[in-house]
Amino acid sequence: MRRAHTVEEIRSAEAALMATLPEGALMERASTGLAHLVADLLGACYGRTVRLLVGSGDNGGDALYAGAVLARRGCRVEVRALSSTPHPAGLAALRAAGGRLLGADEPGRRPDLVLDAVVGIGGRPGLRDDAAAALAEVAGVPVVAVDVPSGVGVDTGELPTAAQGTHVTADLTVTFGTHRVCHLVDPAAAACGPVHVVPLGGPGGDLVLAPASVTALQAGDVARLLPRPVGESQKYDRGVVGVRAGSARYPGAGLLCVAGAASGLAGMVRYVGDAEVAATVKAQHPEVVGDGRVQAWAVGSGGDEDARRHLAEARADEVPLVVDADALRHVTDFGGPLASAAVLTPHAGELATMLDVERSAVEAAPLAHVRRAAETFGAVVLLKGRRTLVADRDGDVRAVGTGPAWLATAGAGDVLTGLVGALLASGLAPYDAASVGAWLHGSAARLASAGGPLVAGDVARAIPSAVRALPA
Ligand SMILES: NC(=O)C1=CN([C@@H]2O[C@H](COP(=O)(O)OP(=O)(O)OC[C@H]3O[C@@H](n4cnc5c(N)ncnc54)[C@H](OP(=O)(O)O)[C@@H]3O)[C@@H](O)[C@H]2O)[C@@H](O)CC1
Ligand SMILES: [K+]
Repeated sequence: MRRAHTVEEIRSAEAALMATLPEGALMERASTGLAHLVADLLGACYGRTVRLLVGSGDNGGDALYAGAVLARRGCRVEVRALSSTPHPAGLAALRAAGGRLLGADEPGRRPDLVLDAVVGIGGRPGLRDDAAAALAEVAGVPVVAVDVPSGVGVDTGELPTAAQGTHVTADLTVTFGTHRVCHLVDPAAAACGPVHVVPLGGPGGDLVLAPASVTALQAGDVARLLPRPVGESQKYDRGVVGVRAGSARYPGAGLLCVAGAASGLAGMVRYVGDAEVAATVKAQHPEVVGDGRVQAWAVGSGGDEDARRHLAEARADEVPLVVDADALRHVTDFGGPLASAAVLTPHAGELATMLDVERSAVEAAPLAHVRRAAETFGAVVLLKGRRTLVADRDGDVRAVGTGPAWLATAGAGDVLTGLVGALLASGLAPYDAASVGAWLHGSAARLASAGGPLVAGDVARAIPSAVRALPA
């Protein structure tokens, strides 16, 4: 599991570890790890120029000490200081190693790499004008963000507003000890590039962190959570998933929801809905049967005007539900909770309607909105996006970024709904079913895409391969 902690949690864990170590030991570990990664990126240090953008805090200190290591290895290291008092000990170390501070009007040499150390976890959103200008000077040069891209909301995963200013967009982010929320949550995560964590633990102790409320499943977690049949399993033990989706107007959505449900992760699939859709389901999926007892329902994809009735009928069975598309408009129609266990799967526009806010507000602050929705509707909410977020009712959130950009294709969400329904039927709790489903859906899409375009049916067909590719 990848874990992301808040600034407060990180500061408290760092303070506890720092109390057991000699002064400066943590910054030394952080900056040495940073310097080694930068040296690897540069390939060779001799003849290379690195520009440090350095603010007033310890984030700047990390870059100055790392700059000293790089200068000793032969790099030309130049500093654009954005404070009159950059970390004094770090600056002294850099100078002693041969690095130098640029004068205010001195352009410096065009660098091969920029280290963004304007602000780290002590930063407020947005860059001040001097920092924005220092960044503009080196436009086009690869940027390594120290800890976080300066200017992003570290705990919110949000970008600064226009009034707050701009932010750094990094090619790589090097952080320390644990992930920050902005590393896992869009839109800020998109500004981080790949994130590398330098361990802070070592002789003298480890960083002891609180349980994280924002996490990201890894392949090993999915393998551990996924229910697998054992020798004596019967099809009914493995769970029966029912699909109430599709309509005369949107037959394809019903078919794709069935395709996701019929990927083999539950023991049986039932379809209930429009007669013509049912006939096509029968032709395409001869293993799918009609109405009867189920352990979970997948409802709403392409349901059109039938969605409310489908949701009412599914709800009456008092089994876990996954609710999508047209049925999302009706989740509060019945008074009281929707089901003992429910997963709602909106995209940003649908979530905006459910919460009565603008779509742009959801896109700017997906973490805040998905948490609010989970609390408001008393359900697990899966907000689809480039990086899908799954929120539990208690505020825990799992981010899922396994899908390729090609996954933004019609019908992919219908497949996901069926897949989550199958996982609910197989016995997973809603938070696990939604996040494991989103992870497998993204992984299946990556396999199906192999770098090229794909359609939703390809994703459903690749789900078994995604399961086979999990570690044993
Ligand atoms: N502690 C440890 O053990 C370890 C810490 N480590 C490192 O320390 C970093 C945290 O350092 P930090 O606490 O000094 O805060 P940091 O982010 O450098 O700057 C805060 C200062 O910047 C300013 N400022 C704020 N917003 C601004 C803005 N938008 N634009 C411009 N300026 C702005 C503000 O000052 P002000 O302008 O208000 O006077 C504020 O005081 C952390 O990210 C990691 O890299 C690692 O070495 C591992 C061990
Ligand atoms: K930074």
